Amino acid sequence: MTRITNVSLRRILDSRGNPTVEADVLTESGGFGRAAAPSGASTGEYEAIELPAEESIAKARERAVPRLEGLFAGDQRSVDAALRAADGTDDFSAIGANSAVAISMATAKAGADVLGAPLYQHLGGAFRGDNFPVPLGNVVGGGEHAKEATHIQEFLAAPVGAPSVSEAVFANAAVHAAVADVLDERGVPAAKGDEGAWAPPISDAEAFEVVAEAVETVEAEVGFEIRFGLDMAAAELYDDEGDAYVYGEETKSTDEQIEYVAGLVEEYDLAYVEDPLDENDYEAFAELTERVGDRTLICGDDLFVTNVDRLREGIDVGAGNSILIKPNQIGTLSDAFDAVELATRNGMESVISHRSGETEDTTIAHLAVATDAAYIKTGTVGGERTAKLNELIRIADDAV
Ligand SMILES: C=C(OP(=O)(O)O)C(=O)O
Ligand SMILES: [Mg+2]
Repeated sequence: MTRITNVSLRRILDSRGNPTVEADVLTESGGFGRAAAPSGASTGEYEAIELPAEESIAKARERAVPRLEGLFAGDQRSVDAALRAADGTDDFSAIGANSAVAISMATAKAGADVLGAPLYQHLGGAFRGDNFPVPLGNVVGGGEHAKEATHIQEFLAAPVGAPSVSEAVFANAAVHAAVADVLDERGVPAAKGDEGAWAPPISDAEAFEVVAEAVETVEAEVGFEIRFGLDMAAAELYDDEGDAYVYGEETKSTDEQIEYVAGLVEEYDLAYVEDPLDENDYEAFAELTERVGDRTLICGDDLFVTNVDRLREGIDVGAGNSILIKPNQIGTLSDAFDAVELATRNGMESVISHRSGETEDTTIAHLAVATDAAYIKTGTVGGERTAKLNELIRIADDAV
């Protein structure tokens, strides 16, 4: 039988050294799944609520666990519906989206284990596993992920011409190494930010030069096209009261921000721009999408927060042409799947994403393959990032 017999929750460390929630799900037939919640630093205003790990675990033990025992582990929708019912709020503020997502993902793994199938096949069906997402690799970063570094949160290598996912993953690692060389030549010291990207104390303008040079060098070495992209995390730059985007001493009005980003897309042939505008400004997103959406992806992260209602609003006005998918932003895998499906039906690309605080959990690698996502954003180096990248390589090699 595949019925859930036991759900246990514990506090473990995430990559920042903060406590997070890990869930184990056991079934009657011995099926087992384990998953852990990640955690954001540049979180969107409309995300599901993460509670302190201890509190989330206590509330979930009391309210959710008793409802889950006896459900079929393979029936993901029922389990996720039970989590929502146990919580009783729209944003998981009663049990915490951290416990909810850990249980949701652990259940999916237990369901796959019972079937004897890889997780991506349990989630996506028998015909998945041939297409792989392009990994977006964070190579230079700042913002909320590293103080005294760039204002733009992430500069992302995008090996769009890689013949295989393995070559793409190694290309991003090579760009990361090439960035270190370019910084070294310029005499710029650089520590690493939360996601393992270099966090140099340089201007955004210099970071563009550094990343462009590193990408060009690696492109010549590997012989396939590598472009790059950005996560501007502009909600973090936007000052509501001043109605302006703040870059240190400089500010930009919304019109100037649109002009600036459109110019960057043109100048650097950017493949991808995430959150170029504030999370409440659908209109500005729509204007930018209208201007450059035919040649780059304009992706909503804090704008959509993996939420179908917010995505629907965006679709109605033409805000963005892609969505970032972070299961913990919404709380369950079912909700994350619904967001991908709504995006796909409306001609938008999905980008499956890690958080800046991560664990060794590899669920998002399987989710990307299961949903046939165009891209995955999961860092470049560092154990909690390579866990996902190496899992993609294993999936491609039929070794999971
Ligand atoms: C991964 C990101 O950062 P965080 O997890 O801090 O929200 C992001 O903004 O896309
Ligand atoms: Mg983002």
